[in-house]
Amino acid sequence: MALENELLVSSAAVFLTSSFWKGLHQRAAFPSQPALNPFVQNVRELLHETTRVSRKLQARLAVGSSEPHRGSSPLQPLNVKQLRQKKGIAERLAPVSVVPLRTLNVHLSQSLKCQLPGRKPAVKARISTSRKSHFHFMAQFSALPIAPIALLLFGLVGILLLTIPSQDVQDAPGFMYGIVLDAGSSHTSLYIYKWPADKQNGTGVVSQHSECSVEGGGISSYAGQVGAAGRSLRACLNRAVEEIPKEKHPNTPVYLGATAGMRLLKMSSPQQSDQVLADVGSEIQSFPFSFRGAVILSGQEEGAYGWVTVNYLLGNFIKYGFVGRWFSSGRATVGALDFGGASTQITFVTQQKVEDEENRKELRLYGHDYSLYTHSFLCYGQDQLLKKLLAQIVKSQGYAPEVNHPCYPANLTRTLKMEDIFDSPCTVHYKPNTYNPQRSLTLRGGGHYENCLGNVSELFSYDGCPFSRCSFDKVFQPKVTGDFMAFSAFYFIHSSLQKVTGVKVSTPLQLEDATKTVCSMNYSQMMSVADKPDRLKDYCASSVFIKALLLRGYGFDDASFPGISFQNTAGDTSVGWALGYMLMLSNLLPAESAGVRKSLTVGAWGMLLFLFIVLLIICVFLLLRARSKKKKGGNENAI
Ligand SMILES: O=c1ccn([C@@H]2O[C@H](COP(=O)(O)OP(=O)(O)O)[C@@H](O)[C@H]2O)c(=O)[nH]1
Repeated sequence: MALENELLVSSAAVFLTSSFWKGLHQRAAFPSQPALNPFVQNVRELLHETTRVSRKLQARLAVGSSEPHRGSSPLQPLNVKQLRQKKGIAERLAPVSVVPLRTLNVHLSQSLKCQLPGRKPAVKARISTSRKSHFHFMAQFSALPIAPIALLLFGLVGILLLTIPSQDVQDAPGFMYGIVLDAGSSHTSLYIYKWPADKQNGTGVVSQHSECSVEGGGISSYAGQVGAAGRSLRACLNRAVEEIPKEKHPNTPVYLGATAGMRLLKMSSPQQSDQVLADVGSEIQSFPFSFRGAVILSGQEEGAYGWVTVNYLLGNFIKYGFVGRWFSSGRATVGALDFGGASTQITFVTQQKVEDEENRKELRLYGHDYSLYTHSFLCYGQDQLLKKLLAQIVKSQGYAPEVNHPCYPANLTRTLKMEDIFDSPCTVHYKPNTYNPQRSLTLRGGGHYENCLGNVSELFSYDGCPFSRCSFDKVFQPKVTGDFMAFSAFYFIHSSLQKVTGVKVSTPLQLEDATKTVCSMNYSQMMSVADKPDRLKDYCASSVFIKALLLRGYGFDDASFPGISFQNTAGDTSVGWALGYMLMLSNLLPAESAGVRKSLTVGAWGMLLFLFIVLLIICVFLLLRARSKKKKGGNENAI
C-alpha cells in the first residue's frame, strides 16, 4: 500500500510537472514580478515538493528498491506510462488527466497528505491561507461523479415524460374520403376528396380523388318527376362505391349542395323543390356512405365556400413550418369570382366597411379572422343571362315572330318556343301580359358588337345606389382589392375567347378587342377554330357578359384586371364551392391555430421506456461503484 501511494505521488508529480508546471511556471517565473499571487506561490511550492519527492522515488525505482513489492519481485525502472498502468494508479490518475489544473492540485494535495504526513500540514496550511474556500469547493466538486448523476437525471426525466398521461392516437393508415355532390343549375358533379388519415388539419392536404359528371341536366330540371332527380345520381354514386375502399364506406361523409337552379325552383315552386331534395336524399341514403344532408346553399354560402376553396388550394391560410407545425402563411388571400349557370358570385377580403349586412361574412380559420365581402347575383349566371338577353331583345322588337339577335353570329338562324325564354323567374319582368308559350320564334344572327353590347348593358342597372358605392342593381360593393381567381363559366368563356380569336386576354383592352373580334365572326369562321360547336352561338354574348360584369359591374380596371387568374382547376382539383363546403362541414378547417400533434406508436413508446430504465440501472450501478471506490480510497489513504 505504501508503495502504491509512493507511485501515486510520483506519477501525479511527473504528470503535473510535464503537463502543467510549464503553464504555472510561466506565471511564477517572471523575476520582475514583485509579489507572487499567494495562490500561485502555494501551488508552486506544492509542485516543488511533489517534484522533489517524485525525483527521489524515480531514482529509487530506477535503481531498484530493496523494499519488496507485494509479489516480492524486485522493482524495475518504470516510466510514467508504466507507472500509470499499475493497478489502481491508472484509475486514480484518470480523473486527474481530465480535470482542470486547480482540481488536479487538490488531488495532488490529497495524495501528498497520505504520502508525506510530516509535511502535509504545512502544505495544507499554506493552501488554506490563500484559496481555502475555493479549494474546498473544488475538492468537493471534483469528488462528485457528475456523469452518472447527469445520466440518472436524464433517465428519470425520460421515464417521467413517457409516463405522462397522453391521448392515444389510433393508428389509421391510408386515406379518408369525403363526397360532395355539386348540384348546379345546369348539371351535377360528384367529387370524391381524400386526405391522409392522420393529417386532418393541414392545408393543402385534402385533394380531389376523382370527379363524376352526372348525365342529364341539373336536379332542378327534374321538378315534378318523382324519383327522377335521385335516379340521375345513381351511376356516379355506384362509381364512388367502387372507387372508395369498402372498409371506408361507413365513415365517408356525403354532402349534396344545390345552388341557384334550386334557389329559383324554390322561388317558383317550394313543393317541387322539397320533392327534388327528398328524392336525392333518399337515393344517397340507399348507398353505404354516411349521408350528411341535401340542402340548398344560400348565395352568400356559395360565394364564401368558393373563396375558401380557392385560398385553401393556393395554400394561403397556413404553411408548414420546419419545426413540424402549421403557421399562418402571412400571405394575402385571393378573391373568388364564380360565374355559374344561374348566378354569379364575387367574394373578397376587404378592409373597407361593408355597408350592407347581407354582404358581410366573417370567417375564423386557424386562429385568423377574415372579414369577407360577398354577393351572389341570382339570374346573372351565364344561362339565365342568355335567357334574359333573349327576353330583352324579343321585348325590344315587340315580341315579333322573327327577331334579329345582334349577338348571334351572322348567318345563324335558330327557332325556339316562347316558353323557352319566358319560363324562368329571371325573365318574368320581360314577359308579355298575355302570350302563347308554344308559339314559335325565329332568331337570325346579326354579328353586331355595338348592338349586342347595347342590349347586354340593358340587363345591368347602375341607377339609384343607396350606398356609398355599388356594383350594379343597387348592390353595395367596396372597391375590388388584391388578386382574384375567376372560375366556372368565367374560365370557359375566357379560354374559348382566347382560342377563337387568338388574342391573349389579360387587360381590359385585350378583352374588348377579343370580344369585338368574336362578335364579328360568322358561324363557319367560328366552327373552324372552336371545339364546342353547340356553344358557338353564345360566344359573343357571353364574352360581352364578362366584359360588362367585370369592367363596368365589378369595377376592374387596367390595374386590377391583370390580377385575375382564369382557371378551372388548381393542381388536380376543380375550383368551385364544393371543396370549401366539405372542409368547413367536416371540421377539416379548424377555427383555431392547429399544431400537429405527434404521436408514438405503442412499440416505439415501449422501446423508449425500456431504454430509459436501462439507463437508470446503469446510472445507479455507476454511482454505487463510485461510492464504494471513494470509501476504498479513503481507507487506503488512512493507511
Ligand atoms: O364546358 C362548359 C361547361 C359548362 N359551361 C357553363 O358553365 C356554367 C356552369 O353552371 P353550373 O350549373 O355549374 O353553375 P350554377 O348554376 O350552379 O352556379 C353553365 O352556364 C354552363 O353552361 C360552359 O360554359 N362550358
